[in-house]
Amino acid sequence: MAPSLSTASDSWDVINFAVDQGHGVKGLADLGLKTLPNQYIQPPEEQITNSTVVDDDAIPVIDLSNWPDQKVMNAICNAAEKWGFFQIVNHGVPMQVLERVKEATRRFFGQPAEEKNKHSKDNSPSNNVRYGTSFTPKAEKALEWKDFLSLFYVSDDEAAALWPSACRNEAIEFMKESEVVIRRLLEALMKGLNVNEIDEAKESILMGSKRINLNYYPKCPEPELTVGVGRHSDVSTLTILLQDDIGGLYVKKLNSNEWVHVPPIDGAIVINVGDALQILSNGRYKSIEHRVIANGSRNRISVPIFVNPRPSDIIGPLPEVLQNGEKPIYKQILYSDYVKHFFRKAHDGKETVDFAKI
Ligand SMILES: CC(C)(COP(=O)(O)OP(=O)(O)OC[C@H]1O[C@@H](n2cnc3c(N)ncnc32)[C@H](O)[C@@H]1OP(=O)(O)O)[C@@H](O)C(=O)NCCC(=O)NCCSC(=O)/C=C/c1ccc(O)c(O)c1
Ligand SMILES: O=C(O)CCC(=O)C(=O)O
Ligand SMILES: [Fe+2]
Repeated sequence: MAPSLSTASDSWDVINFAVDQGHGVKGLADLGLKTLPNQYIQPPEEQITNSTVVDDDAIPVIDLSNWPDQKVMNAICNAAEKWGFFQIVNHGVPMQVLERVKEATRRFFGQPAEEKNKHSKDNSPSNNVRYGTSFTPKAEKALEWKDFLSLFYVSDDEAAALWPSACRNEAIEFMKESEVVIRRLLEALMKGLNVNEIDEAKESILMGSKRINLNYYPKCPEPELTVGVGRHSDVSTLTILLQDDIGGLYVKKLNSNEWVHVPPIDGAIVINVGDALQILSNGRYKSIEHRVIANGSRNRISVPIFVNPRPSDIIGPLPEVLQNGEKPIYKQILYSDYVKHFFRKAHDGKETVDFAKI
C-alpha cells in the first residue's frame, strides 16, 4: 500500500516501496515528501555542495559539420586526452530523433509502477532488459535519486519481443541513427593511436555491443543531501549521451579536484571516453569521473548509449600503442568480467579500472 503524505518518511519501508515494489524514486517524488528519506542521504563528501565547482573552464564543444577535417579529428583526440569529455554539434543525428527518444523516455517513466516493474530484475524474462532504481541498491550504503531502464541490444527481433513498447522504436532509432557519428569518432580516435584501419576484430572490441539506458531523475526534496548518480566512470568504449535542458551533470577535471558543469546545448550530444577505451589506449584517452546532482524543482531525463566491446572480447592495450616500447599499464581481461565487477559494487569513482591494472 502506498503511504500517505503525512507518514514520516522513515517509519515505513522506503526500500520495499521504491526498490522491491518498483515505485522507484518517481513513486517517492509523486508522494510529495517534504524531507528526503534517510536511505538517500549521501555522506557529506559525496554532496556537491562540499566539492569545488569551477565555472572558468568547460569541456570542448566540437563542430562536426566539415567532416572529414584533420583539425576536427585532432580536436577530438585532444579532448579525449585532456578532458575525456566533449560535446558535439552538427553531428548528423536528426533533431526529431533526439526529441522522439526524450519523449519516449518520459512516456516510459510516466507509466504506473506495476507496468514498469514488469521489466525489473526479478520479473523481466531477460537479463538484457532491466528497469530499476538507484544503481545497485543491495550493495549501496546510500541510494541514488534515479530510476532507469537499461536495454542491452542483441537484435531487432529480440528488441521487438522484449523491449517495452512505450520506448522501443525510439530507442532503436536513436541507436541506429547515431551509428555513423560513432564510427567517425572512433576512426578519429584510432588514427590518433596509429591505428589506421578498423578491421573486424577491432570493430568488435570498439563497438561490438551496445547498451542504451533511459534515465529519469524526478524532482527531489532536499536535493543537496543526495545525488542523482554518484561519482563513477563508464565502463564503455565511448558513451553518447543525450541530456535534456535541465542540467546537473558534472565532470571532474583531469588531475585536479575541481568539477565543471556540462551545460545543456540544444541539439548537442555529450561524448565521453569509457574505461574500455582508456585501457585500449594504455591510458592516453581518459575515462573521467562524473556525477549528476539531484534537482529540487524539475524532473530531468538523460539517454546514454554505451558503445562497448562484446562481452566475450579480451581487451588490453592495443599493439599499435605499445609498438614504440611503451610499457603496458593494463593487463588483458575478459570484458564481461570487467563489467560484472563494475555492476556488483556501488559507485566508487575511478576504482573500477584498478581491476585491470598490472
Ligand atoms: C553486463 C553483463 C555482464 C551482464 O551479463 P549477465 O550474463 O546478465 O551477467 P549477470 O551475472 O547476470 O550480471 C552481472 C551483475 O550485473 C548486474 N547488472 C546486469 N545488468 C545491469 C544493469 N543494466 N544495470 C545495473 N546492474 C546490472 C546484475 O545485477 C549482476 O549482479 P548480481 O545481481 O549478480 O549481484 C553483460 O551483458 C556484458 O558483459 N555486457 C557488456 C556490455 C555492457 O553492458 N557494458 C556496460 C556498459 S554500461 C556503462 O558503461 C555504464 C553504466 C552505468 C553507469 C552509471 C550508472 O549509474 C548506471 O546505472 C549505469
Ligand atoms: O544523466 C547524465 O547526464 C549522466 C548519466 C550517467 O553518467 C550514466 O548513466 O552513466
Ligand atoms: Fe556515466
